Amino acid sequence: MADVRLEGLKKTFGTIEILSNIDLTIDHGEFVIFVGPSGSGKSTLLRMIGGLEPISGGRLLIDNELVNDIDAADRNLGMVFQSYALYPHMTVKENLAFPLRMAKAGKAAIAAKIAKTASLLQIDHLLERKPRQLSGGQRQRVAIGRAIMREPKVFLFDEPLSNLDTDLRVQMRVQIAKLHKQLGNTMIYVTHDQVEAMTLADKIVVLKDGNIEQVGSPHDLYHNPASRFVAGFIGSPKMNFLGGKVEAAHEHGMDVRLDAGPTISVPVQPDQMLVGKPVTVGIRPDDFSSSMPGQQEISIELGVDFVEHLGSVTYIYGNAGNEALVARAPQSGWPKGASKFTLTAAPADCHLFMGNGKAVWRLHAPASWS
Ligand SMILES: Nc1ncnc2c1ncn2[C@@H]1O[C@H](COP(=O)(O)OP(=O)(O)OP(=O)(O)O)[C@@H](O)[C@H]1O
Repeated sequence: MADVRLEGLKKTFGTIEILSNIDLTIDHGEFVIFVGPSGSGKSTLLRMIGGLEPISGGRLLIDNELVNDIDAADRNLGMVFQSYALYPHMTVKENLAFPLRMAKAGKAAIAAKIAKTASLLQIDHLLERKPRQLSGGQRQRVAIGRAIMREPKVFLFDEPLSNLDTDLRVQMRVQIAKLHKQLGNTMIYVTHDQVEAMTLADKIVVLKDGNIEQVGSPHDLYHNPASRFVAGFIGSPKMNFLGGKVEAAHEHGMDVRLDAGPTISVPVQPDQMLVGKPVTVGIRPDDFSSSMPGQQEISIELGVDFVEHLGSVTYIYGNAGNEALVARAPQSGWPKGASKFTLTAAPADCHLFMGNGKAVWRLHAPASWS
């Protein structure tokens, strides 16, 4: 196991800065996931840690050792990529043995390790097959097995599941979670898939335009996004954003007049400087409820456009004033086929974002806090 420290890490390609001043500490045994839009620099950052991409500035430390100029092969990392990169002419067994044969390990030691790894990944029955005789999920398990064989300090995964179909992704996700639990290694993982990020990560790093936008647990990012960008990026369907203007700031929060209608009192850190300023109120689709409007609730009139049934949950899409909105339908008590519907939400579940997109800190744990 190892900790990994990034201090002011920088990457430039020619004159273009792709990553600027990345500071991040990854603790022993932590499962850290990089997410962000396409081009935000996730893979480049992972490749810099892996030694596949030169570092343009700053320091990279693994176990307190400066490794900026250490070769990839000498960093003791196990890497797994989207493409499995198995040797096609070798059997699974030979593929697994390869890194240890290169390291001149003894035959008995290699055989013992293959047996252990194959059983861990449930590929014992595939050892004599060639990669072309395996399914995508099986190939990816072999690729992970090959990384495990070297007993690396840190595992690096670059979108390892993105070539798999949905069922296999789910299976492999569970398998990777189990693997992390069993091995306890530090793991750094890049993905586009926020379900993977939310379910696997101890810590998620959200990247935007080569900068870290926020670092936190999945729970933190979901309930306390630091910016409108993070709020919109984490959670599906996306958080709703409603325009408004601050009317007053008082000890319990700030009163915001929504463009879509009501004035609501949002329990956030009051800031007199924001009075009169345009802001955005964020409400997650899942935070709308069916209960009758009461003193502690806000209500918004929704013109229903269409309804999406997903089996266990139904979402209603529509408009409030000029703004598009999506809400989770209550289990019961909503008139199916209605063209209008009153949505209610608890003020404590509302988020507030300033004009520059930064969140105004919330005063209390939200009602949905678990
Ligand atoms: N070798 C290169 N030369 C020049 N620019 C590059 C090079 N490699 C990557 N980039 C640029 O660096 C930026 C970050 O790329 P990177 O692949 O790290 O993003 P990403 O977040 O992993 O994207 P994706 O999710 O699409 O894989 C992009 O703008 C990309 O065009």
